[in-house]
Amino acid sequence: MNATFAHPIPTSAPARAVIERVETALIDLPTIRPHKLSVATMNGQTLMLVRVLCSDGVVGIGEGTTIGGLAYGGESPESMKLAVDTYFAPLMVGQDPTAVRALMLRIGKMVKDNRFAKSAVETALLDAQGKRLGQPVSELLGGRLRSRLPVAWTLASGDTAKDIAEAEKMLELRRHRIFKLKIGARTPAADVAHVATIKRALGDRGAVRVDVNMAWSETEAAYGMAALADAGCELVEQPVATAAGLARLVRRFPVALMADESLQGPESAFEIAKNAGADVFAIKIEQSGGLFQAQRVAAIADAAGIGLYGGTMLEGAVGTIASAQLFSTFVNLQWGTELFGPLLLTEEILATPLTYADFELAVPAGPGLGIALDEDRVDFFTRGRPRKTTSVAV
Ligand SMILES: O=C(O)C[C@H]1C=CC(=O)O1
Ligand SMILES: [Mn+2]
Repeated sequence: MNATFAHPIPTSAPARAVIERVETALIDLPTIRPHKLSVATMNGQTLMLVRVLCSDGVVGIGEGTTIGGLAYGGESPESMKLAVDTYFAPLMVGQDPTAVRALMLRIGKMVKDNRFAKSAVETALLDAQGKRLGQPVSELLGGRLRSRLPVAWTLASGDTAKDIAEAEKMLELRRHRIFKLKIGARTPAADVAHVATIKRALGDRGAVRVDVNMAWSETEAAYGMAALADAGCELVEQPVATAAGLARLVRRFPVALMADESLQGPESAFEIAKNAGADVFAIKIEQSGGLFQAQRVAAIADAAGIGLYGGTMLEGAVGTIASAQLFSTFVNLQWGTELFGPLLLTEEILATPLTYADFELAVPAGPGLGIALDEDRVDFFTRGRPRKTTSVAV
């Protein structure tokens, strides 16, 4: 009897995809108003975009972004671009883009720090792999548990009346009802008065939280947290610089304490959790060193009974949606997210804008990140690119 095969055995295996090229660009975009933090005032944002071009025709995109140049941390958009061009790209070209974890491990062996640049590159690899498999990035990370995420808005105009008007507008638009106030640039007493005035104006219609961005001494924080609790503020983010300081402040006042800058990946998360040093973690893909590392930070928080908040580095649409894809898979997201970065920018760089409605962001459902860049607009805002102008005949 002749053996028959239902599936013919291919004579040659399909060619293995390899990474052909890694491209980077800096995109400079204005903000809708000055965004005042204790560490910097932002009038614009620079997105470092990474494109990973693969031999199977798939292109993945990722983003590295920070706040105020070098004011927030050790990486700037320019340093991320240099790191990717000079050090990451040679480690990636010729490698298998489908083995995302293995490739990130390879990069990790040769690049010690550079968590933000790693996040950008990992995002691009996951976007590419999702596109290749026809799956959203959330599915590569275990599968989404929610398709919409609550989104807070940051009030940071530096002016109490303007902040109240802005909050009222957001409530009316049904875009945000959780407000994070940036404080720490003025005296603690002036800041507390600012927060109390805003909370009084909003009442139960809006939740009020603050981010001090490490500006207070422990003595100031002790005064500030007590007074903020009295004013109806529900959460204080990173009032002091050190994790030890946070641990000495936590649970002394009837207001939740959130770690942000102190969280720099799983090891720091473990240290804080071990000391019961925060009530909430602001999880950020860039601060964590990528989506996989942020997943591990979230697991540590869950195991330690620490609440989760989906944080932002004020990324544009690419970094925001990479974060959203990850946060959609979290079992716990008790404090919602602040994924409003694209709304702080005057310019749309996506072919189809994101959907913010009913106080939530819709997590795109298409393959990869589920978004497409408007390449002409990205090109227009790319640093160093000659601007194409259209002249109109009159
Ligand atoms: O949390 C930070 O420190 C960074 C950031 C997030 C929202 C915002 O306005 O600034
Ligand atoms: Mn913060």
